[in-house]
Amino acid sequence: MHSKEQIGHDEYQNTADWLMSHTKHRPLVAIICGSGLGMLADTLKCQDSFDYSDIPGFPQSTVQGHAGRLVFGELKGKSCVCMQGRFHMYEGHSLLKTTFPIRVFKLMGVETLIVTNAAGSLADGLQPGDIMIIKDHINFPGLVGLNPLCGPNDDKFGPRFPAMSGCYDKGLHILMMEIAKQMGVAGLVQEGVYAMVGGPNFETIAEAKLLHRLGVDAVGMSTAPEVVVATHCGLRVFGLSLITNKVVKSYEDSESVNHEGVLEVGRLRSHTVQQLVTELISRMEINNNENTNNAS
Ligand SMILES: O=P(O)(O)O[C@H]1O[C@H](CO)[C@@H](O)[C@H]1O
Ligand SMILES: Nc1nc2[nH]cnc2c(=O)[nH]1
Repeated sequence: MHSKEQIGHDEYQNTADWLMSHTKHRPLVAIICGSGLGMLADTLKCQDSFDYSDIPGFPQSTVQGHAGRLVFGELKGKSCVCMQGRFHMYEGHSLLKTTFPIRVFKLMGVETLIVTNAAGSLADGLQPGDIMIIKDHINFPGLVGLNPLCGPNDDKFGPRFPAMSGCYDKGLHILMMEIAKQMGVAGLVQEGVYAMVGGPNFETIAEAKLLHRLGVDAVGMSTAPEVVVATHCGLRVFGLSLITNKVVKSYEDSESVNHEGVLEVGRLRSHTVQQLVTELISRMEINNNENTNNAS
């Protein structure tokens, strides 16, 4: 039986209060940077940044390519908060810990979550360097009960049985397609289904064949728990996978994937991902009422 850690509402609130008393930014948009995509945060203007180790209650990043820094700032005049480094189940964090920042963001007034990740492609049409708009996910750990929402429900965040059928916002999906066309990179951008597996090992060939037969387009070891928790507490979600490698699905194929290769493709494409995300934030409709959340 999976042991269940609980995190009280006060613990999320304490972290939100601490952050709001240490920055003047009041972000409406939060961005999670995937492996090798940390430089998304570098273009934020008027930055306030905090090492995770200095933020009360925050878990620590342990994975190469995840700096472990929370960066507040403005993108095209819109206040954002960016996680340079996410938490993964395979690091040994409970799922509730991996998703801790999402509820903190909610309490700070964030309305939209943008998740990015590095993922391996199973679809024949998705090549390394391509960018996949996540239209849906398969949460494999979730299907067997490894879900951050297991345990007593915190009704202040959301309902016991949240719907997940519309968890990726269609409007932002369409807007991103338009932006990709206008930026002349439509050929790089496709849509597909992301599957989360537990990791940390990459797939066996038999597992890759299984995922392919199930209709998975891209596979990774993150994102789904974040999206589940974000949807539970009413955040609008948009997700992008950067395809960093083809998942090996033939016994004849002598190639194999490694994390350095994943990070390298991240570095090569991070500028394009950053431009797409910046344009999305610039053009997305957000609540016109200024975020007046204050630490009190
Ligand atoms: O999902 P992100 O954090 O982008 O990272 C992906 O890349 C790592 C493997 O190279 C795994 O952590 C996988 O989940
Ligand atoms: N599980 C998994 N995660 C990844 N992250 C980046 N590439 C991959 C991959 O091929 N498989």
